[in-house]
Amino acid sequence: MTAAFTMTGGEVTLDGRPILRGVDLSVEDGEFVVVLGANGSGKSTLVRALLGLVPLSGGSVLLYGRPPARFRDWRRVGYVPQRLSVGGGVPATVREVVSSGRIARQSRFRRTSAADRQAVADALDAVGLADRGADPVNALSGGQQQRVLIARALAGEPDVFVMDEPTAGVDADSQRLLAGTLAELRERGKTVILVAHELGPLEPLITRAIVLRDGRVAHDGAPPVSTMAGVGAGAAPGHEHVHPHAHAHTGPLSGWPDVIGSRSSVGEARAAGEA
Ligand SMILES: Nc1ncnc2c1ncn2[C@@H]1O[C@H](COP(=O)(O)OP(=O)(O)OP(=O)(O)O)[C@@H](O)[C@H]1O
Repeated sequence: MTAAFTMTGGEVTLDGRPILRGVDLSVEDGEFVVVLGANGSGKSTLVRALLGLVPLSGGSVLLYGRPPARFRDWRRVGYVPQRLSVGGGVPATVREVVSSGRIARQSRFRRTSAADRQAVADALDAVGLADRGADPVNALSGGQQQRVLIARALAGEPDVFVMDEPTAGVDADSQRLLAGTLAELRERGKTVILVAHELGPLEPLITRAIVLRDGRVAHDGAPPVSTMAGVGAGAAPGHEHVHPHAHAHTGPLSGWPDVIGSRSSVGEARAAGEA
């Protein structure tokens, strides 16, 4: 089986500063991965690099076995960026932005079909914006705009979702709605990589956590201990390991120092049947 993403020795340098350093990771189809870490640790840069949106200064990245520049099947990928950037003064409506998620599925010769319209309607429904389709996106709040971006990705019906802080600024009800939608996607075998600070209702869905620290992978494996109770040990991947350069985590998530700071905690907890 081809991995959805493989990064080998990934290095990103921006303005002469190393932002990602020696990142090795592979994400298989069907995984639900959260990328954690303090502000500025490189989370957005990592997911953008996985999509070829940020060039590597070293190492390589493969998207379904191909370098992003040679990848053609973009309909398989849905990306939710951190922020909505609508070009200067273009009065795009919510429905137009969400419909743009279908573009990779449309050929030059095929007009918008009933299936396109249905996918857009379902996506708007899934994020609780069914009644806002005709509104200009820039009339929406930040959290609502975030939900528009999520709907745009959903509308494309991709195989893999890459979401950069999809819950940032999104209220509790909408987070629960999103969690329900993502749970369905997980059931259907979709792959999800999401950047988050607060997991909230998404926590039980996570099968693997990657923690960045200063652009390096400090932890890759089991999600936080509290999560493991939620998903059961069977859902946790068996390949967790703590990198030698890992230190006590000082990021925003509670419950992590034990997992990050020592090799023993996750493994022992699992061995002792606590997970
Ligand atoms: N275009 C850019 N040019 C120069 N430096 C950049 C650029 N984009 C990001 N950086 C720097 O790279 C580092 C990592 O940024 P990144 O956005 O990947 O972090 P993050 O972990 O996603 O942070 P946050 O939690 O605040 O979203 C930061 O120090 C940032 O200043």
